Amino acid sequence: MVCWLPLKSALREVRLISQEIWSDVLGYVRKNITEVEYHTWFAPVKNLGVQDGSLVLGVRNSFAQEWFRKNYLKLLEDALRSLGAQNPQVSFQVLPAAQDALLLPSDPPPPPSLPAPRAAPTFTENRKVLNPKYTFENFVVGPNNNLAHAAALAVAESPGKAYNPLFIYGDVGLGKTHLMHAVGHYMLERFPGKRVEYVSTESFTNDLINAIRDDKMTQFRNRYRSVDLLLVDDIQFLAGKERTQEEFFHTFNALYESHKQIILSSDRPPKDIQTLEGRLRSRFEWGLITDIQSPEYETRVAILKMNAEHNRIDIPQEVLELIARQVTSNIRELEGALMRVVAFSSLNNVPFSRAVAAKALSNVFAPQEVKVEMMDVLRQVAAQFNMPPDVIRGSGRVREVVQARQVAQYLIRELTDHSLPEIGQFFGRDHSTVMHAISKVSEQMGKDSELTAAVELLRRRMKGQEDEDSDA
Ligand SMILES: Nc1ncnc2c1ncn2[C@@H]1O[C@H](COP(=O)(O)OP(=O)(O)OP(=O)(O)O)[C@@H](O)[C@H]1O
Repeated sequence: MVCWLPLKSALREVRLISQEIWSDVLGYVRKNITEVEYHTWFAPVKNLGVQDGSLVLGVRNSFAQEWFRKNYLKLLEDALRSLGAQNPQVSFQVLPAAQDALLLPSDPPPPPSLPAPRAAPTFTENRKVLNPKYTFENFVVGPNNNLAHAAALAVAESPGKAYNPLFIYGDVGLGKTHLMHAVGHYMLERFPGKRVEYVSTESFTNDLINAIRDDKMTQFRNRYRSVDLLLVDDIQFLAGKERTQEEFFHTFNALYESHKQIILSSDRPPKDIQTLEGRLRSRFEWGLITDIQSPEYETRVAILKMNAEHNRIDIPQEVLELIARQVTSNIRELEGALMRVVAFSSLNNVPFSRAVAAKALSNVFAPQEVKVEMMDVLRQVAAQFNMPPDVIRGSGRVREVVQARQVAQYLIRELTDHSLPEIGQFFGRDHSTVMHAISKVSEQMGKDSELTAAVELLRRRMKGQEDEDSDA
């Protein structure tokens, strides 16, 4: 049994004990949900420790945060109660992208409000701070980001020579960090001995404050000035921090003069960063300034497709297209929307369809009118009758197959605007066969209770109303 009360005391204790609690919590959770749910939702969660008596869990984005609050809060509280907590509290924090990268699952979480200990950078450590997912291979190039991508690739191929510094700016969640890490991976793959340092401006500032406080400025300077590639995220946060700007100026000069590559990211171009010293601004403009815009529809679909493939999720193209139409500006949210649809369909045990996706996203985005397509109906019928779509469309004469085919034709006629000849063509048959199928199913409805229930369930599903009987 894990003791809950002393958790609020010594921070180091908190860190160790809360890891133990977290393993027990996970064990409890795992017994109470399906494996798919567990892997979809709990595997990526980071235990951030205990703060003010509350277990703080880091989740990847606001979708996950909302999902946990709505669906798993009670389960988590029960888990803590089963471990002896009298008044269990759980809160969820969205991890910043960088922290997501830094806190790999095997890392113990840093205690709250204490800086994470840092050793001198080594090759393995370099690898650790770069998110393994953020590579060039995993970056979908589109008109919105092709210049930034080409510049990053050029820099990766000729560090310190092509463009120095490379300054990438753009709105949140559009791939700036991804591109920076990709350059780091590329360099380490080709030259494993090189030193790559990725840091957010906030961490740089904190390191500086700590170095000043602990009288360790020499170590601080050695650390930042001895790297081959310095990646600094969110450089706009230098604004108004004079001492940090001063130190960064000297770091920049030292690296630049020794032809070491610097890549900076920001939410705006250097000229729009207020209270940035002129000498820094002009340095930021020495190399290449490139932006990333919001992805257009085709790029969004391609990103979703790649994501689904990586996660081995077999999801129809039309569902990806629906998601890409809903989420238009932020790729992190686009990925979150996909996760949400996957979770929704697995939790409710329904196959992917546009209606299911629209339903899953309707709490977050304005509901969309979903036009049912023939393929949607075929897939749903196939799942319901437990046979592949191709078999239904094929020439088989087995009774079950014929019945599934007739139901599919009946529902397509009812739920879409397609004409009888169009439906016939879809099934490789003529319109009189479709007419026959429709009258056959109509005749059986009400008489054959199993068939009636199946058709009604399918009809509700296609209209995105499956929660009415499954409490989605
Ligand atoms: N072109 C792309 N291809 C594939 N994935 C992408 C692409 N652009 C962004 N992503 C993904 O979107 C998510 C957000 O990207 P990233 O963290 O790099 O954004 P950012 O611009 O640095 O955001 P912030 O300003 O919030 O730090 C990541 O999971 C990243 O892998």
